[in-house]
Amino acid sequence: MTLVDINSLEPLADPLEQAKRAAAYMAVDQNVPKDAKFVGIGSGSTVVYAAERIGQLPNKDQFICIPTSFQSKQLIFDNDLKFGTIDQYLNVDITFDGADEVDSRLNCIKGGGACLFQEKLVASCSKKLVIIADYRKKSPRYLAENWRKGIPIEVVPIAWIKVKNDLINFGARSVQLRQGGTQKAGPVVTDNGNFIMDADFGVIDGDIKVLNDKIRGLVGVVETGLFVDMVEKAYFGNKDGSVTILFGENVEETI
Ligand SMILES: O=C(CO)[C@H](O)[C@H](O)COP(=O)(O)O
Repeated sequence: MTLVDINSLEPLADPLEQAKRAAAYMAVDQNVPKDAKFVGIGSGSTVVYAAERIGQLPNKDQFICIPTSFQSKQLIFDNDLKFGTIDQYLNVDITFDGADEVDSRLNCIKGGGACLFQEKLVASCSKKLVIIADYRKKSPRYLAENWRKGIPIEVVPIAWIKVKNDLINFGARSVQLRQGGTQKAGPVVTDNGNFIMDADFGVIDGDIKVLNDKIRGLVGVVETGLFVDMVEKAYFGNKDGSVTILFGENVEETI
């Protein structure tokens, strides 16, 4: 079975979906190692296309896919991929994941879909983390320039008020306990049984590592959605069908 050329695919009706698919397909085509044994599958709407493309790879039965959420476990099953978990396989060759914003140094904010803990766990066990996203996620420079909902933080439920106070003492302008919306009365509960707090620190133009370490050090915090120095490259699908690949600080190429 050979892989269908990206350029010969039927365009999608929605240009945003088209941009996500272009980024995801190109990232998969260019990055899955020929001898891959373990591939991490991130979460979110862009990763749907990555799982789809991975499911089309001629060598897909050669590697095991590791999920980062309930959603991505289903994507692995839906695309007829081999399944394993991070507590079975600790050495992941490569992980593909989405992001809410990526800065010019490849740091990112994740957790818009509340899956940040398992995403960071799998990323931390991966030789390479490749981000796939549409053009809205590419920051002009600093994190939180585009993503204005705050830094997602996973918190043990009983500690949420204590963590909220701590974050405000650290300078957060606002801290929200993420709500389930019309489909769920009360807060979002993560795949790990925790809450998500969204803390707005404004544009992150200071030392992102220091901020991340401070938040992570709080009793009650499980993990943050700040991914610092973890990403190898990022693919952004553009409105015109092209894809911009960010390789390092302000080093990029558009194909
Ligand atoms: O971090 C995430 C989930 O926790 C997602 O990867 C992030 O929110 C991007 O999602 P999408 O591809 O739908 O824009």
